[in-house]
Formats: sequence, C-alpha cells, structure tokens
Amino acid sequence: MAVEIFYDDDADLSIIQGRKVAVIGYGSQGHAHSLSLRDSGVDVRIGLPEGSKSRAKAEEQGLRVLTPAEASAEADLIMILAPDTKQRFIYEQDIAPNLKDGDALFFGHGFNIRYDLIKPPSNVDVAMVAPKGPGHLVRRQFVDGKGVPALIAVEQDASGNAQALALSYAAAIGGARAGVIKTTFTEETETDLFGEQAVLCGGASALVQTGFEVLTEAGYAPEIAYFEVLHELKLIVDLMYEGGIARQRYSISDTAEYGDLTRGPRVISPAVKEEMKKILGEIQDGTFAREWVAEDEAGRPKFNELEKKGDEHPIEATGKKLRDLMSWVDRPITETA
Ligand SMILES: NC(=O)C1=CN([C@@H]2O[C@H](COP(=O)(O)OP(=O)(O)OC[C@H]3O[C@@H](n4cnc5c(N)ncnc54)[C@H](OP(=O)(O)O)[C@@H]3O)[C@@H](O)[C@H]2O)C=CC1
Ligand SMILES: CC[C@](O)(C(C)=O)C(=O)O
Ligand SMILES: [Mg+2]
Ligand SMILES: [Mg+2]
Repeated sequence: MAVEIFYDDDADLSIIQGRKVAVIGYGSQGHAHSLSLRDSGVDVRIGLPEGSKSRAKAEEQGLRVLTPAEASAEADLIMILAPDTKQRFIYEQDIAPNLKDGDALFFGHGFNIRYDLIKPPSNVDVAMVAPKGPGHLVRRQFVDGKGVPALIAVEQDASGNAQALALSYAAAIGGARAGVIKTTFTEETETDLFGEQAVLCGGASALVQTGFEVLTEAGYAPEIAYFEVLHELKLIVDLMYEGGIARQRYSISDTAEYGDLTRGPRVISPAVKEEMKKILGEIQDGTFAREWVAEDEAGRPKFNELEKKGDEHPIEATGKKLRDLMSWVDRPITETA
C-alpha cells in the first residue's frame, strides 16, 4: 500500500497555534521542537526538573521553563522529549496527574507506547511527530527555511482531530516543507530501532572502525586511513542522498564501481544479513527493549563501558587532530544547543 505524504499545503498551522504546548525535555529534539514551535507562533513552555542542566540553555533562548508537572498542568498538548528510558517515570509522576479531558499526549518516538511502558487514559489524543533526523539538524534546516522529513502517527484519537493536530505540529517544526509520512507507532518504533542499530549508527560505526583497524594494522598512516574510511564516507553518502546508490555509482570511477559491485557483498555477506534479521527479531519480540530498560535501571554499566571503549578507539584521536586542521568543515551541529 502506498504511503500518504503530506506537505505544508495540507497542514493547518492555526490548529497548533491555538494550543498551549509543553515540551518535556530540552535536548537534541526538545530544543529543536521548542524553538521552531515558538518561531511558528505557538505558545510553548518547557518542562525540566529543578536541577536540570538544560534549564539554562532554554532560558538563554528566551523560553519559559517550568517543572514538568507545572508545564503539563498548564498545557493542553504535552510533547515528551526526555530520554526514552526516563519517560515512564516522568509520565507517572508529572504528566498523568495533570492530564485533562481533551488534552493531547505527543511523542517523538514510539518506544514507550509500543512496549506498553506508558498506558495513557482513553480521554486524551495520543500521537507522534518523529523527525527522521538528529535534532540539531532539524533545527538548522528549519532556520535555513528547509525541513527534515517527519513521521506522524495516531495511537488514540479521542478528539477525532488527532491526525490534523499532529500534522499541524509537524508543519510548525518544518517537517511538512520536506514531507510528512503517516505511519503507526509500531512501524515507527521497529523501523527506527532497526535503522539505528543495524545500519545508521551500529552498522556504520562498526564498518568505519573495522576499516580503520584493517588499514592501520597493515601499516598505513592513520591520517590516510581516516580520510579513506570516515571523512570520504560523508561525500559518498551525500551522493546516495541526492540520487540513490545509482547516482553514487555514476559519480565514482569504474574501478571503484567494480570494487563496490564485487567486494561489497563479501563485506556485507549473507551471514551479516542473517544477523540483521536476528536484530530485527529482537526488536519485534521486545528482547531489545527489555534489555535496554534493565541496563538503564542498573545504572548503564555496559553502556558506559562500551561508550568509553568507543571514545578511546584510535580513530577518534586521529580524527580530532585532522578536523582541527580542516577549516572547510561545517560549524558543529551542537552549536544550537
Ligand atoms: N536525538 C534525536 O535526534 C532523536 C530523538 N528522538 C526521540 O526524541 C526523544 C528525546 O531524545 P533526545 O532528544 O535524543 O534526548 P536528549 O538526551 O538529547 O535530551 C533529553 C532531555 O530530557 C531532559 N530530561 C532528563 N530527565 C528529565 C526529566 N525527569 N524530566 C524532564 N526532562 C528530563 C534532559 O535534561 P538534562 O539536561 O537535565 O539531562 C534533556 O534536556 C526520545 O524519545 C528519542 O527517541 C527521535 C528522533 C531523533
Ligand atoms: C538515527 C538515530 C535516531 O533514530 C535519529 C536521530 O533519528 C535517534 O534515536 O537518535
Ligand atoms: Mg530515528
Ligand atoms: Mg531513534
């Protein structure tokens, strides 16, 4: 079945402009949504705990900051953009007691609804606006007059108007400039987790680190290895982004293309595809979600150890040294928050 795609002309911005929005969390997505909602004429307040280090950033941008409970009580649309593993506690403690008939509960990712960690009452709309890109780029694209495509989904339509509300919200953060696709909480959650684990983050990081190790262990200069397996990856992905894999193959040399066609499938072998299917199975049957929730509850020992190991990988020191010399590399995407 063909997906439904909506653009600015399909969205009614006045719907979200008529709501009182609370954005809970002011990190990667939270800052992007809040600032762009405000710039689109929406009445927005931020919900953050008293001791949160994000408070100063939000206040510096001229936003009104309340506690999550105060912001939820004041608002009639609550967007939860706190870490996925913290959302159920924030919901129970700060949001649920303040939900009123006709309110809307919004998510930027379907994790807590898909895995039954949050169970909203039947008298509120439950919807999702999930930009398909990192928050800092969502904001930068908005400021540049462009947008990052977004997904919308409605889990519960108490008002009968939840989809129009979600589309209006998505338009206010720039999503409808690029295209807003209708999906479900289940499809968004499972495909998002698969994409970030197997390809975008997990797959790509491991591919780059392994390529760097193979070259440097064979005696090649780390600087040359860095350019070859990391720096140039962006340029190749830019071509894919513009015109697919076919466009990338059109632009590279025939020598590179023959290597791509014959060696690529040896790197991403049938065994890798089998492992990807296993990873998808663990997402679908809830194994990954249970593991991640338990890891977070235990204080993230594995997360912290693996993150530290990644930071200590030799490619990071080489990259830092080289990037400091590259005047042409764009400003950091963390500049806006
Ligand atoms: N990162 C991304 O680009 C994307 C994220 N998403 C989804 O968006 C949501 C937010 O993720 P992300 O932006 O990465 O989150 P971040 O980790 O970047 O930011 C989390 C924010 O929540 C705040 N926070 C922590 N605890 C609480 C609490 N108890 N009450 C209120 N606020 C709290 C943090 O404040 P403090 O400074 O105190 O830690 C911080 O401001 C998730 O559902 C994620 O899956 C979806 C698409 C892309
Ligand atoms: C690719 C990672 C992501 O899913 C995203 C930026 O869309 C996330 O959860 O951060
Ligand atoms: Mg994503
Ligand atoms: Mg994600």
